[in-house]
Amino acid sequence: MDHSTIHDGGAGISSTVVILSWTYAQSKSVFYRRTSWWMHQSQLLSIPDGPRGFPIVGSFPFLTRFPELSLDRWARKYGPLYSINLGDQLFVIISDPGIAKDLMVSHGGVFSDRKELFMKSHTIFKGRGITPTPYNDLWKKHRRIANMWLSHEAVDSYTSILDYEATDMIRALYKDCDNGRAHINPQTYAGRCSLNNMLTITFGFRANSIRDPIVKRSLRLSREFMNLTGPVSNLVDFVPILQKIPTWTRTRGRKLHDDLVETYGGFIKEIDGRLQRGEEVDDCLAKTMLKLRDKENLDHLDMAMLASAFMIGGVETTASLMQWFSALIPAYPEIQKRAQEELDRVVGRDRLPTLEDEVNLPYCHAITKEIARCHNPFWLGTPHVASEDFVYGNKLIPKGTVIALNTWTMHHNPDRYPRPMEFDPSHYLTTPPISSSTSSRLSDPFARDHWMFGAGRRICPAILVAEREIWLAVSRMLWAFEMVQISGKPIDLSEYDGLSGRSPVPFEILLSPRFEGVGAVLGSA
Ligand code: HEM
Repeated sequence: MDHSTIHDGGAGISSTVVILSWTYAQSKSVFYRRTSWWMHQSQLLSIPDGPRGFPIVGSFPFLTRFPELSLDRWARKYGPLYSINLGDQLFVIISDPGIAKDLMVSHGGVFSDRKELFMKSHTIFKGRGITPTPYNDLWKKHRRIANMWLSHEAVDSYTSILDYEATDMIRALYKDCDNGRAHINPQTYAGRCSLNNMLTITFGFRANSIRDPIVKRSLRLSREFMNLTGPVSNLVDFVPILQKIPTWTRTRGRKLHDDLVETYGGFIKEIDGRLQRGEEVDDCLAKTMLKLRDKENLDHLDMAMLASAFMIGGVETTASLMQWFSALIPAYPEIQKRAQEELDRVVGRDRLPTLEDEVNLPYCHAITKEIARCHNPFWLGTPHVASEDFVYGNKLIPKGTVIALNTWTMHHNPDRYPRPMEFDPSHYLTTPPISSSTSSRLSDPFARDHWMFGAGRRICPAILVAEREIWLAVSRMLWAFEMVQISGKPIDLSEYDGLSGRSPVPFEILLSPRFEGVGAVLGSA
């Protein structure tokens, strides 16, 4: 037994833990490697459960700011497959692509369930919304319906929307940048771009300006979700007594559920009304669900939560990567220069880069992959659960075990990425440009681009739309602007804003059009 004090990575918070290795699983007569964390109940209950301003609300104290660094440290010490007890919940942590494939892909029938967490599943999504739904017929039905809007064919049918929103973002930046004089915070622009994509796909309308009240409201709902659900889960998920008493966290979770139903369920009701009055309604997820309502036995809550899953899963995520891009590129002028030389050579200056250009722009493509490697918004993914006992090698993974991908360690493996701690797009120049969904199906898991979208049967169903959004935004920003840091206003590349769904803390940069013709091309695009 090894008693040690583990410091939370960089947050200055420490928790005493007891580490047990190779505990004997008596009932099953097999050994499995096990690391237990013991928290004194008094320590757990002393966590402030108050309104905004308490940064640790929403997660365990030792899993606060940088839990991925703790998991990485333990992976180095205990190997690529170890386990942790949080309260009485066993977590198995996977830090190796081969094991991830063996368990989550090859044995997807066993490792595709979800834990029904009090906050995410019961309180906010009420068991619907795909992401928190257990691996059952309801999940299959909802995922099938979501796929009608996320399949390759579906995404092809609305790629013109993604194209339009990316150009619109560049136009807005061009107008506001004052030729390199205005201090620009790219976050609102990226947020509106991602939001408009999801609003159009889900409800068939968009926000014309960042001042439209829906922008503020939707971004607030997404952020509240991220903060309430934390990097893995919420304190209230593991301390049952907190589920019974009216804590501030529980109240916030219930309010968020009501707000989601009111906002996104409200849009569905409006669309329903228009359809019933025989009005023209643009194709969108809401319309599809309303048309299938009777056949698929969908109630209002099903539809409201499915729409919420798109709005929550699809806005902060892509926006966060666009923000990291805008924060990183000014800090790496040589990377910017190389990408712009490639754009000038392949695309020229008379038109914007398109989706079709991606395959001919390996360096720009590599930038998008490297951002995902270095700034995965969810380092711990969305954990899966074992739906039955499973023996892997000589280790037992009991039914009900939560399986988490330690993507930080996988994304920083020096054998796969020779300069793991550097932002270096060359990590992706050894192979031709390849999409993440194709990459996730490669037979060699060590060749996979990254693990940002998860793995197995629950892998993000929106990879295609997310990658297209990011590509269009990133390639067009690089094409249009010289992006530079503001002297005296350094960009913080190590801190995060929010508790999960990692995005950079607010920052400002200068944007200057790269050449005279930028405005004319944007005007005619
Ligand atoms: C960069 C952008 C995105 C990232 C990093 C991301 C990441 C993830 C991850 C890690 C999962 C869990 C996978 C697993 O369990 O193994 C997931 C699931 C999911 N994502 Fe995404 N996602 C992104 C964009 C989107 C978008 C744009 C949408 C909506 C259109 C979306 C909708 C969903 C849904 C509905 C699930 C639940 C799948 C299930 O449980 O079966 N995501 N995503």
